[in-house]
Amino acid sequence: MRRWNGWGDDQFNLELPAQGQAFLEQRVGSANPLQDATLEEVCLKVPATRLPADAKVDDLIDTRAEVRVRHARGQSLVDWLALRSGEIGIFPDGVAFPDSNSDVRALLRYAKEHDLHLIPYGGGTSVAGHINPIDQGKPVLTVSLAKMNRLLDLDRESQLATFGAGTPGPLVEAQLRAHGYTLGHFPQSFELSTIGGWVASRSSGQQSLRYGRIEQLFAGGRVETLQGTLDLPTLPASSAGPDIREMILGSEGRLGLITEVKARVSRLADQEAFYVVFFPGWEQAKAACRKLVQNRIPLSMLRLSNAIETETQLALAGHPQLIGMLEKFLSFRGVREGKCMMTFGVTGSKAQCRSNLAQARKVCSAHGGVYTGTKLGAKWAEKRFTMPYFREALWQMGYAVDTLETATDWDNVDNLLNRIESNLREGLSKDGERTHVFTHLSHFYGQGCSIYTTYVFRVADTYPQTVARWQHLKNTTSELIVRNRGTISHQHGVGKDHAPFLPVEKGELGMRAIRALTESFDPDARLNPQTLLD
Ligand SMILES: Cc1cc2nc3c(=O)[nH]c(=O)nc-3n(C[C@H](O)[C@H](O)[C@H](O)COP(=O)(O)OP(=O)(O)OC[C@H]3O[C@@H](n4cnc5c(N)ncnc54)[C@H](O)[C@@H]3O)c2cc1C
Repeated sequence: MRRWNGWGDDQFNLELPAQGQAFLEQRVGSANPLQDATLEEVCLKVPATRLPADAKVDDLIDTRAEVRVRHARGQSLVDWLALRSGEIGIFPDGVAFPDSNSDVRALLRYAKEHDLHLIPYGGGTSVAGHINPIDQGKPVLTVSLAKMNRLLDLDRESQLATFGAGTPGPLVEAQLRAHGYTLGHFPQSFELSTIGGWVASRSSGQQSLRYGRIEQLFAGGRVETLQGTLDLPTLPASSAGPDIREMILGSEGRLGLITEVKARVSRLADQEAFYVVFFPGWEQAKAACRKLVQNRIPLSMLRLSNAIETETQLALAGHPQLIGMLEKFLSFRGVREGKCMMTFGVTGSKAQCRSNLAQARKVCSAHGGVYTGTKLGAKWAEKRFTMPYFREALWQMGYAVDTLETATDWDNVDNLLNRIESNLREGLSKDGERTHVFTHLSHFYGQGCSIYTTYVFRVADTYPQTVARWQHLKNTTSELIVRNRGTISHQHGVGKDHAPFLPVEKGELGMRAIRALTESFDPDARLNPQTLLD
């Protein structure tokens, strides 16, 4: 069953290897875990529902305490702390589970007639406070699209697949693969996030280099709004004025409920493999990445860990003997302290893969990269969706972990990355605390790339003190990002947590235009208020 207060399946756990634990202790000190509230304790705090009875929708709505707890928070660190402490504060008054477009329309009518707030809910994997209810004195109905999880149509000729918007990653791929197709959208949250959520929050998958971000995959679909149904036709391209799809992408539940997503799919490739190359230092590694992308070498995935992330990953990998042998081999080839690990993927026909791999190896080798083959790449592929389970293991040991991400142009990557890391590293020093900080670049464009930073710190003696530590690190770094030519989010979206930082990026006129758009679909700010815009 899904964990109510953490990530993923409660039957699956990842152990932190002993040397990983020693590594963290050395970096931030040994820690004492905080005590978790139980589900029973939290359920007792859920107030009576304020939702009015209405025979037209009653069958769709579940008001039981446990269901409301399970839909009250997303997956950000501050959500995690709320769930673990049991101090959740606001709960939805009920959760609706529509099964059809007409159910969704009935729920929208219900919200309008009874003056409710309504929160569209996909997989609840938001890490920016998107789906958290707020208290504005009105009942809140969360609408989960979980039952709308089927492949509704597959047009093989145009390579377009229509899905119910609540279809989670594994069901998207399983239903397509049965016909020989793939969407190729693999965010790390793949296990739980949904195709509608990807569109609504402008998601980016690990293989965006081959398949594109969700913006490129979203061809059209259906959105139920308070003003009526919006049908987005599928067109290969169009110059017919502004694109309505672009308004829905990143709309974060403010304009309506996406009920159907028509997505551009690809035939399954004959071959796919992932490879790892180590570089002697950051400059060579970064230059190699830039060259690979700007020369349009057709890789399907590319990720570059900085020196601290490389060291951390090798320490957390377990298998000390194998890693020792690898270190010896690399040292012999002149790749020692300060080394950076690049992982890349090639996907396609046999001939394409052979040629793409050869081209990539040539670029890497010209920048001093030492190629290590597929072994570590296969390990990356095996763990690509299970890494979030480490959070649970770290939590049990008294460590909190969070991530921050942005994107910027190539000329600004080092400046921004260094500022982010220093701010996080020094952010808790006034409390005498250290933060372990490391970064990778993972989504690459000719113009620039994303920067994805992970930070680990010890929990404080109490929950409120731990929240204060997080708040300080999050707010100061978010401010620094937008003041230094970074976007407030490359892939996690805005939600409520990033909303205060959006105006710097969009400007006053831009914000006014976004507000006017939300008001034209939802003049009473009924849908997911304070998400995207506060
Ligand atoms: C461990 C972890 C790893 C992650 N890795 C990635 C990653 O690699 N790439 C990435 O892009 N993101 C990642 N995320 C963030 C998150 O998974 C994405 O933002 C994802 O797109 C959210 O999808 P969801 O279905 O869970 O949406 P939810 O969290 O349920 O909702 C997100 C927003 O979309 C709206 N929404 C959801 N469904 C609909 C709908 N049908 N109609 C209208 N509005 C809707 C909600 O109202 C909300 O505002 C990660 C999160 C976690 C916890």
